[in-house]
Amino acid sequence: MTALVEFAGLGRTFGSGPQAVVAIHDAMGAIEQDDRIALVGRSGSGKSTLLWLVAGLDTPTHGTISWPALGRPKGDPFLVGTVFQVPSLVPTLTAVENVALPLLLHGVAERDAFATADAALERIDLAAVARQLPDELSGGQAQRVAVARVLATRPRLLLADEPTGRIDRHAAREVLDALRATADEVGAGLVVASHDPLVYDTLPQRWTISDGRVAVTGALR
Ligand SMILES: Nc1ncnc2c1ncn2[C@@H]1O[C@H](COP(=O)(O)OP(=O)(O)OP(=O)(O)O)[C@@H](O)[C@H]1O
Repeated sequence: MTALVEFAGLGRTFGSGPQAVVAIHDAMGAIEQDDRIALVGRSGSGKSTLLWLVAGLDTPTHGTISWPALGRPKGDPFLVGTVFQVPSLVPTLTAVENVALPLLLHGVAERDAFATADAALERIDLAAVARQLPDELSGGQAQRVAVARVLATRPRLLLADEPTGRIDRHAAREVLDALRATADEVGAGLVVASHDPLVYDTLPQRWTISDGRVAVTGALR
């Protein structure tokens, strides 16, 4: 299977001189389509930095990273889908408009974009709130709308950064189930960065990160 992402000797240092912070140190790894990885580490251990590098949104200061199956993913939501701790929905748009937005911005015809957005919301059990504004949604619902927005673009790789950080346990489980179902449905690799035990209890593989050093510690599939 062609890897989605491969990296070796990967490093990211912020700043220089005595103030330099080595956020990622000499990391090696690969992510494939059927990977379901919990990226586990304390606050400040380097999880977000690694995700940004893997997404192609940041440039390493050392080593190499490539996307053999993706070309150059930089910011392309059809290649790499992202879900963050805060769902970052446009407050003046309804749930379905938020989900349709990346499609519309990338030239999908309005009718098709809304049909796809409605189907994605339905798939994640959110059809009932499709016409509501973000303010009218619970935290868990808003986060699942962000997952539906990813589902609608059918990316090859799905990256989530602390997606359960601000919601209760029940909602967290629903969000994780939605992320996993989305990855399964579109055939995407999945990496969820978190220090929430629910995340690493739910996903079969584990990468541990400590002071910027990444180790594969969980079961391999
Ligand atoms: N833009 C930046 N400039 C300077 N230092 C940074 C920058 N981004 C991250 N860092 C530093 O790099 C290290 C790793 O940060 P990172 O955000 O990747 O950790 P994290 O594990 O995602 O933490 P959290 O769980 O709190 O989000 C930290 O020491 C952080 O202060």
